[in-house]
Amino acid sequence: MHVVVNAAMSADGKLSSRRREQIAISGDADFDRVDRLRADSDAVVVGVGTVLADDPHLTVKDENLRDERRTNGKPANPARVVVDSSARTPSSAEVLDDAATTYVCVSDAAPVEQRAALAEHADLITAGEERVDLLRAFAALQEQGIERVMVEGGGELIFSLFEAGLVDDLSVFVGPKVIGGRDAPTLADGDGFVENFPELELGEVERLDGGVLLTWRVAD
Ligand SMILES: NC(=O)C1=CN([C@@H]2O[C@H](COP(=O)(O)OP(=O)(O)OC[C@H]3O[C@@H](n4cnc5c(N)ncnc54)[C@H](O)[C@@H]3O)[C@@H](O)[C@H]2O)C=CC1
Ligand SMILES: Nc1nc(O)c(N)c(N[C@@H]2O[C@H](COP(=O)(O)O)[C@@H](O)[C@H]2O)n1
Repeated sequence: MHVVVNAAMSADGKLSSRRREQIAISGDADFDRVDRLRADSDAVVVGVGTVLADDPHLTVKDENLRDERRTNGKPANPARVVVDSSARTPSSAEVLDDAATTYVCVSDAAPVEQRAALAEHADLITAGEERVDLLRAFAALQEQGIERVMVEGGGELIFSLFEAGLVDDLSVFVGPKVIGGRDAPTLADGDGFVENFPELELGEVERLDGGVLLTWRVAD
């Protein structure tokens, strides 16, 4: 399995504002790049915090890219995956529509009724006691034939994926905005590292949309 984390952050490292509302940090060129990355993936992964904040659809927007996938014998859209320990994803969430297969990864602690409601719209993967065990959940996804994984956020999930050693590549668009705020989400939130910091090797540096796209590889 190959896991790439992709996100857009402000010049001061924020994914959104303290209100946790979706903010367009990327411009058109970066959104096109993200669409291509989605089209090249078997699954697009987000945390439930992102579903509750943004209600994303996580589909491929460009019809030509969807056609290209079909021509290659793939479904029009990659699978969607929500990491959601307590099964809080609302039944009305955009990711639960029929545009793509959706997996919701829950823990043993998720209430039975909420799991049952979600199971009507999504394939459930149960891994972990209180919190989703990401190693087990990603292994279960791989058993479903998912090899190329794109993670779109948010900061809590991205930190946990680094902590679990699951990230291979990181691409970050740094946009020409300052958002600020000590409580605004950053690229990697969670508890943070105090030692054994994941080390990155710089790949590409590209000017884009008045900002810069940075591509990193996680060192072994
Ligand atoms: N600018 C960008 O590229 C993006 C920005 N965002 C922003 O990020 C914010 C949402 O991010 P967060 O609040 O950090 O939520 P998140 O999307 O990272 O989800 C975190 C939640 O996932 C669940 N979870 C289950 N197992 C977990 C595990 N092992 N590790 C971590 N989480 C686990 C927990 O309920 C946790 O609260 C929103 O403001 C959204 O707009 C989100 C995606 C991309
Ligand atoms: N790449 C990127 N740039 C930004 O400026 C963003 N705000 C985000 N947010 C992510 O995109 C998702 C929206 O997906 P849909 O358009 O609904 O398919 C959102 O949930 C974030 O994951 N990304």
